[in-house]
Amino acid sequence: MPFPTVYSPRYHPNSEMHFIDLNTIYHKEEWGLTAQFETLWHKTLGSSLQSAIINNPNATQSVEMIAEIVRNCLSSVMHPNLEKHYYDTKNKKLAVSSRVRGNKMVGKSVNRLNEAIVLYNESLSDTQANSEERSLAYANRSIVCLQLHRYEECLANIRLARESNYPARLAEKLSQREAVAKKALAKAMKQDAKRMEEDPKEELRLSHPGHEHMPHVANCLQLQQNEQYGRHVITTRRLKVGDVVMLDTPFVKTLQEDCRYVRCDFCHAERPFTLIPCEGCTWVMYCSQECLSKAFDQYHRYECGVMRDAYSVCGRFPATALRATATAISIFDGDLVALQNHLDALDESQVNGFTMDWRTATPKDVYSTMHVLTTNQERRGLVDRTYQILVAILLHKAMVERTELEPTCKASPKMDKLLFDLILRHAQTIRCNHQLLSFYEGQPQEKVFEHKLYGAACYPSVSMLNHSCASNVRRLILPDGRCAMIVIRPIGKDCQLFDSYGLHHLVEDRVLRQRVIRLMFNFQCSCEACTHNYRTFKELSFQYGGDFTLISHSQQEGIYKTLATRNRKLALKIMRELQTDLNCKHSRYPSYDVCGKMRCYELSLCLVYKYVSESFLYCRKCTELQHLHPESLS
Ligand SMILES: C[S@@+](CC[C@H](N)C(=O)[O-])C[C@H]1O[C@@H](n2cnc3c(N)ncnc32)[C@H](O)[C@@H]1O
Repeated sequence: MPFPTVYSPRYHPNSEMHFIDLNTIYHKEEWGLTAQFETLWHKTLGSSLQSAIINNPNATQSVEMIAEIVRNCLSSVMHPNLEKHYYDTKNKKLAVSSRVRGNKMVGKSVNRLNEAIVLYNESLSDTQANSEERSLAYANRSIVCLQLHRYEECLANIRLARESNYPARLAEKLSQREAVAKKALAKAMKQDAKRMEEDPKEELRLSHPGHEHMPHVANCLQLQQNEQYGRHVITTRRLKVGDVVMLDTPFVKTLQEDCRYVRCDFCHAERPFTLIPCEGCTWVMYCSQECLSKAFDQYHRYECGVMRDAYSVCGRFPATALRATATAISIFDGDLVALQNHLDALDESQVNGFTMDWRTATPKDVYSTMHVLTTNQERRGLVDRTYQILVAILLHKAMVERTELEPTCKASPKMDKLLFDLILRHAQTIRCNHQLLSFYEGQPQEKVFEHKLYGAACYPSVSMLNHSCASNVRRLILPDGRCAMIVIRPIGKDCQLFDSYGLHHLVEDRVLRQRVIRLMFNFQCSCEACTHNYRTFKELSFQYGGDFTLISHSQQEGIYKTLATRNRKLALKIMRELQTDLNCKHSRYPSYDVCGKMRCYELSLCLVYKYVSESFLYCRKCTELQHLHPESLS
């Protein structure tokens, strides 16, 4: 029986633990910076650092000293990959080649229309504004939209093609297609209105009143601090399964590489049929001019031309760190001196997102809460710290050379250092405070449930929650990008809320969990599941005989089968029933019955509130649809 995984890190137990950077666990890099780092370490870096430490034991904590040694080793041994693909610029040849490959997917015998869309988007990202290549890619995308019965998007693409200087010699074809699409749209509108009535959307709200000064957090939550957990969140009242206690907005979010041609890089909405490219780089696409402008104003002007290499060379966390840095700089209108003054005046120990008044907070105040997230710097080993410094060196170099920050950084060593320090800081904070964004993918016929990753984000308030492998809250990323915290096991008064950092006793065994947690989040997990060595779900199901009276395999399968229909109304009903059941039976945790129901409950939550991908629908349609009027593609 397929159970949804929260997400399982790809982990290689045989690898040398202290040498695997998280990128090798979470992100397959195209050019393998971690592998290059390992080579560099064995060739020169490791021995150079060792001799520096012998001469000066404080060197392990000195960012400047490590950075200097890394820079020396880089120039003498390794040509950094980040320089290999210098400058991310539009390429007409690539634009034509992607479009031609797209055309090959549209033939009657091939019929891989979703792949054609992705290839046309790839082509668009390589085109210049008002070029023939751009107009042809839009026009070809309009043909596929028509074949998929997406008439509005077909018309949008026709408009975009015209706005991009569509060649006059082909104008007649476009007008004919427009007429067909308009007629079909009018007919389809009536049916759509009917369909919308059938699909009620549940709006998620806090289950308790929010704090007056912090409306996105239930007023029973408080931030506390102690030696064992650092900052952590407790509840001043008993919470029950189903309570929604936080609805947090991300400070920063990035889109996963393989979603670039399917989702808007700003709002993350799935809009493959109408994406438009950034005019400066080939890496990001947007669902509208509005998102494009907002992204540019809020961060992209300081990352355009850098993001591609940041992501594909360094991985998703460094790319998110780059964006966090760019966002901080944008908040200060590109004025690094003002940013430096703000940080100089900041008493970090006094910044508290739980006492700040979010109703009146300025973007600068919000940045302060991001700035003070834990870096775990002093807990990291030398190899890890050095790797983060290598990442910061590469990103800093690219940011200085490829963005408008160059004159300021070249003129002022102090501002240059500020930029480096910010990148390094965010590289560290993002790694231990990130949330992976996933949408829910379900294939009713195959009964496959999967949480597919589409990005990473960092949420200031959610980042105050600590981890347990038997967590009592679950985060749910909503379609608008907010993160909801929902109680999945009852929590007593004055007890701590524990999130799962993607590692749960029902999915991974203790050895694996503890190794990854130490590596990734720099602490030794001593949660109830680790202390009592709770079983994985697989182990529980082998011995469920004892609990047979509570719930049978077939009952659970029944819930699963019902949920597999992706019917929201039904999922809502099941969700409420499971909620009641879990609130009654929680003392039996971790029995097979309670754990099984908890997994079903989490799945029902996803179906009711979470992002459910449309892509499977149009993928299926591609194979089912008859071509209307196979047109010749340009
Ligand atoms: C997202 S932050 C949580 C808030 C953090 N305690 C703080 O003071 O900012 C993640 C970091 O908190 C610490 N942490 C999280 N869960 C923990 C636990 N169960 N025990 C000890 N430390 C934990 C680790 O340093 C981890 O990298």
